[in-house]
Amino acid sequence: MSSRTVIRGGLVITASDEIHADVLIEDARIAALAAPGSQSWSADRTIDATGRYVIPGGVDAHTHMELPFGGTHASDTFETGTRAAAWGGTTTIVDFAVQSVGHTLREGLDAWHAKAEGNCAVDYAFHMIVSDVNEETLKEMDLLIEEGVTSFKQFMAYPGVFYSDDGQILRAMQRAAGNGGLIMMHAENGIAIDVLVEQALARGETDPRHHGEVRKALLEAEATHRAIRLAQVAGAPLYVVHVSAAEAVAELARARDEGLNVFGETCPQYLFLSTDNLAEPGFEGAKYVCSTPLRPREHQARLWRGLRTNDLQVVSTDHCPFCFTGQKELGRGDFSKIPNGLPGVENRMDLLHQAVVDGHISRRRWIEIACAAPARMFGLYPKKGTITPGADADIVIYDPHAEQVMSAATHHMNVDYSAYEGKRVTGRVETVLSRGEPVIDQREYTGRAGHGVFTPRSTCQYLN
Ligand SMILES: NC(=O)NCCC(=O)O
Ligand SMILES: [Zn+2]
Ligand SMILES: [Zn+2]
Repeated sequence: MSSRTVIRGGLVITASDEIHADVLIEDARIAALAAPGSQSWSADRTIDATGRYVIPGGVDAHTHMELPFGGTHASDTFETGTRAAAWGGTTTIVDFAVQSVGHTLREGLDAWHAKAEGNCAVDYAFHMIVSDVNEETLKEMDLLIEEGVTSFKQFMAYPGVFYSDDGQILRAMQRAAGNGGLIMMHAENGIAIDVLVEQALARGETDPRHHGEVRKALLEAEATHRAIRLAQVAGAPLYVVHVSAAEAVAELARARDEGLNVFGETCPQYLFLSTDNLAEPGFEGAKYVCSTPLRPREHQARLWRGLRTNDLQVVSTDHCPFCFTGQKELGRGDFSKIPNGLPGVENRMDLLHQAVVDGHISRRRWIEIACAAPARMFGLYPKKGTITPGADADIVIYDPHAEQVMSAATHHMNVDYSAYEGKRVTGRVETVLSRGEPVIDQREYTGRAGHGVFTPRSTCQYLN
């Protein structure tokens, strides 16, 4: 039986427009937009969005649910993490399936399908982490693209875990140049960083703040430059993940000025947090250990400028939560043993709305960097990331005037601290539809594990 929902009276904001409009949803899709009150559509359900924004559901293109990492597992499962995503107005996540060294891409992807299937509250897709580049792996990349897994992350960091050397990176990039895949790069010089880690520990520098000191901005910039030039040699597009250093943004800006298909993502933690957090007293700084690391506050202005000028295209979370108790604590007395990663999948849309309130970005740019650009970048547009007839009815009714205080006491992520504890923000998610079904209804969770489905992606839609 078909169902019809009408959203009346809201301000519909997409990456390109802001219009007062009523929205008609038929089953899982958006059917029409019309001037307010101009249509007497019959409906099973009417949502009054007067005084509210009507925005596309967020697309978080960088999450790590249940990731085995640093001797433990990220604490959000696909069930808890996608439920938290829904609470925060995100209706699609793209998570990273992992190829372990000595195993195939297929084995890694199958394992991630098994973790996610039947458990997600909102839709999900996968990137593939390629840890072991060889002839078989390169062939498998082609097959994964046919299955809708069209992007591949490589690491210039973490020697002995996910690390690829320049030759392996070049080979994967060459394959991507031929098959339409997008290489995503963790750009930090991990070999040099490991030397600095060893030297710091030998000097007795074991506190969390030293994590930020050894993972130098120059080593992010150097790796970013190297990745860009390797991609240029291969003739492949490149997406650099979790950019935090001003010097790395400068490398991306230069490459884009040269006309290269080079893209950059940053994350809320680099825009709102800094090395001040890493230096919090006692072992508190461990809560903020992630890689690339938080930088001194001065870097933030360059990141905001990059987001305004499109030298950075996407803000994703790199959501990779580890509880303070029992997980971050693994690194007491040795910062290099603190599991790397921060929680944030629930906070991204609100923090970026706060950036609108603070004057860093416009409302349309908010929707561009959080919804439309990630959807385009990863082949999900216009199914996801916008409000237009034919698109999935992934829609958030957002109250731009509500005040909230972020806290572990009220968040829904399965982690015992908030990286933004006590932060006051203006704006809050009120109702969330995922393919037409309410998953959050007037601040009540109405979703269910298994509603979210695997969403195959086409190749990058963002190329020059
Ligand atoms: N970013 C981080 O610290 N943890 C997740 C793994 C990665 O993205 O490198
Ligand atoms: Zn990374
Ligand atoms: Zn990550």
